[in-house]
Amino acid sequence: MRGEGCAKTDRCGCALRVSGLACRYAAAEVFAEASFSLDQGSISFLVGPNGAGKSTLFRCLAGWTRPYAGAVELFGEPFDGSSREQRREIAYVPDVPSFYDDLTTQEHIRFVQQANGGLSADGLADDLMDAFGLSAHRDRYPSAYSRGMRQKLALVIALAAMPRLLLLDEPYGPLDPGAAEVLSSLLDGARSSGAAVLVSCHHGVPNLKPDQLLRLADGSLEVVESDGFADGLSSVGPVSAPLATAPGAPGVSDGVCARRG
Ligand SMILES: Nc1ncnc2c1ncn2[C@@H]1O[C@H](COP(=O)(O)OP(=O)(O)OP(=O)(O)O)[C@@H](O)[C@H]1O
Repeated sequence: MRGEGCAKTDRCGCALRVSGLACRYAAAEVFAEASFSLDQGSISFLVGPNGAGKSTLFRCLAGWTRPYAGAVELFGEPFDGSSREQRREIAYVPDVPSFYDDLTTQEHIRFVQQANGGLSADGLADDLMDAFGLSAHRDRYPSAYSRGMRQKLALVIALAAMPRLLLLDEPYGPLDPGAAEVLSSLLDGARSSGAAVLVSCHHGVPNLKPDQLLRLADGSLEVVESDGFADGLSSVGPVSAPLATAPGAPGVSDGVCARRG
């Protein structure tokens, strides 16, 4: 999609604009009146205690969960998750990515690339596999991977799609320190290439300074600009330990890469 909406937004530089978003499960409200925007070529961190609604917010932004109030604009056009063209702009990695039982890693990569119409730079997935040390495991099934390896594979698939909007729910949680450094470097590169990146995190993130901090707590979302905090998470105060939850996590083509139509 490189239509009128993109052109409009290319001028204002905004990838995602969220206005008055509210979400609830049955009668239980998770958050309300959430408003913020993600600029192209920027990284935003989303923080908040367990149960604050970070994963719920991600699902709303990815179009998986319908908010009961508010609006989401993607590159200047209303977005509710129903447009295949719009979903091609987004890659979403949920906090617990899931995979098909009967596809190897290499088959997953090929399948998602084909489902996305082959939209991926030649060799990029291979480079990403190398960067995360997964190349020797490409013929194995992700179900036989460790949690960290599954996370790496989900990131490879998402990044290989070169999305303009990258939504990563707790990507650092299961990664070892070396892989965390690799991820920070890749996200920095995505920012330099003009992508908008939203990352939730409970702990310090190595070598990556966000442009914006979003703090979700007690049902409301607060936006802290980059000069409101010193260096990454160092000044946002204590945050609680990660809790991996993804009720009904969908398959990889839904869960890792929102480009499936
Ligand atoms: N499928 C669901 N049905 C009902 N309530 C849900 C469901 N998923 C999440 N919730 C509730 O919504 C609230 C927000 O949950 P969510 O998973 O979005 O929080 P989170 O900030 O991502 O938490 P964590 O840091 O522990 O991952 C919690 O009170 C949770 O119990």
